[in-house]
Amino acid sequence: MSNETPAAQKITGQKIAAEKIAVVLFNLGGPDSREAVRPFLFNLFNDPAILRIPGLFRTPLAHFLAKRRAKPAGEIYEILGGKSPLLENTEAQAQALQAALGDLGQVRTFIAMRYWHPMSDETAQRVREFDPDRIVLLPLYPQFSTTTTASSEKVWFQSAKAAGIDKPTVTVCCYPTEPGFIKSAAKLIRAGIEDAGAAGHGKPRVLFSSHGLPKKVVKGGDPYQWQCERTAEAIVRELDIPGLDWVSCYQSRVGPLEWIGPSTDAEIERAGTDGVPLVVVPIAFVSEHSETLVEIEVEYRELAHEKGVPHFVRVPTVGVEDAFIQGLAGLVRQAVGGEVAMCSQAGGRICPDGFQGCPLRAGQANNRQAPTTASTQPKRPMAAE
Ligand SMILES: C=CC1=C(C)c2cc3[nH]c(cc4nc(cc5[nH]c(cc1n2)c(C)c5CCC(=O)O)C(CCC(=O)O)=C4C)c(C)c3C=C
Ligand SMILES: [Fe+2]
Ligand SMILES: [Fe+2]
Repeated sequence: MSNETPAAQKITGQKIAAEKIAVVLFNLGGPDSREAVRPFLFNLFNDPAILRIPGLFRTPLAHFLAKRRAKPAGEIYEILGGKSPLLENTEAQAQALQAALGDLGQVRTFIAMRYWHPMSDETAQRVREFDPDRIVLLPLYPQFSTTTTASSEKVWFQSAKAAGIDKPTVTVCCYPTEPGFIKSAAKLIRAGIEDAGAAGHGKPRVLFSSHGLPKKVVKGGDPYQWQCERTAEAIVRELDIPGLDWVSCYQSRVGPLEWIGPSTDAEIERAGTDGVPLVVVPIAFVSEHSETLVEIEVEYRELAHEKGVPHFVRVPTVGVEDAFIQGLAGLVRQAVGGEVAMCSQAGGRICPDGFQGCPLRAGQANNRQAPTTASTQPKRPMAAE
C-alpha cells in the first residue's frame, strides 16, 4: 500500500505531485545595513546585464559608480532606517505562496536575491539540502527583462551547478497580465481613485509608473517596456471606469544614458500644469522598497506639491494580496504540470516578433521540451550581447 497522503496523490496536469518541489523566488535585493549600501551598488553595477561592457572595464567602473552613488542611495535608505525592507516583504510573499501551495505535496519556497543576501550561491546550498525532485524559478518581476529575470536566471544556473544541483528546473519567464496580479492591482487602485476623488479636486489621472530602462536595452530587443504597457492596459480593462484618465510612465532613471519615457517626473509636472490630482501606481514592483516608499512616497509627492498637483495618492504594491498570491500559485502549478523548461503565464511566447530578448521562441509552445538542469542549461544570449 502506498504511504502517500491523499494530498500528495493529487493530479496536477499530467503529473502525480508526490514530488518535493523547491520554488525559488527571484528578486533584486537591497542593502540590509548602512555598510551594505556600497557593496550592494557594486554588485548591481558589476552585473553584465546592467553595465554592458567587457568585465575588464566593467569592474573598475562598477567600483567608481558604486562609490559615487553610495551617498545619494545612502540618503534614500536612511529614510527607511538605513536599510531596504525588500527582504522582509519578499519573505512574507514566500510564506504566503508556500501556504497557498500546501495541497501540492512538499513544497518549499526559497529566495534568491540578485545583488544582496540571500544571493543565489547561498540559496542553492539551501535548495540542495532540501533535495527537491523539481525546481521552479519564479521571478517577482511580472514583466520579463534581460536586466532582471534573465540576469537572475543566469546566475541561478551557475550557482546550482556549483552546488551540484542537477534537478529538472522550470523557469516562469513572465506574467504581465496574470489575472490574479491584475485583479489585486485593480482593487488597490480603485481604492486610490476613490481616495483621490473624495479629496474634492476633480477626477484624478492614474500614472502607471514602472522602473525605467536605458533606451538602448529596449532597442536591443528587451520586451520589458512592451510588457509593462500590456500590464497597464489590462488593469485599465479590469477597472472598467468610463473615461479614466491614465498614462504609462517610467521612474528611477540613473546614469547618463537616455532612458525610456515618458518619465514619471515629466508626467507629474504635466499634471501640475493641467491641475489634475494624481494616483501613482507602481506596476513593475510587487512589494515595497526604496523605489516605492521613498522615490514615489517622498520624492514624487514633494515634486507634485512643488508643481501644483492638487492631490497625490500613492497606491501600494500587490504584496501579499490574496488574488496575487493565488495567481503566483497558479503559475507554479502550471510550471510543475508541464513538460517545458520555461513558460510564460500563457505557456508559450506572448511577446510579438522582433523582441530578441524574449527567451521563448516565436511560434513554439516553449523553447525546450524537457525541463532543464544546471548541467544542461543552454546559453541564452542577452538582448544586447
Ligand atoms: C522592474 C524592476 C527593475 C528593473 C527593470 C531595474 C533596472 C535597473 N536598475 C538600475 C539601477 C538601480 N536600481 C536600484 C534599485 C532598485 N531597482 C529595482 C528594480 C529594477 N531595476 C528595485 C526593486 C530596486 C530597489 C531595491 C531596494 O531598495 O531594496 C538602484 C539602487 C537605488 C538607487 O541608487 O537609486 C540602482 C542604482 C539600472 C541601471 C537598471 C537597468 C539597466
Ligand atoms: Fe533598479
Ligand atoms: Fe516574452
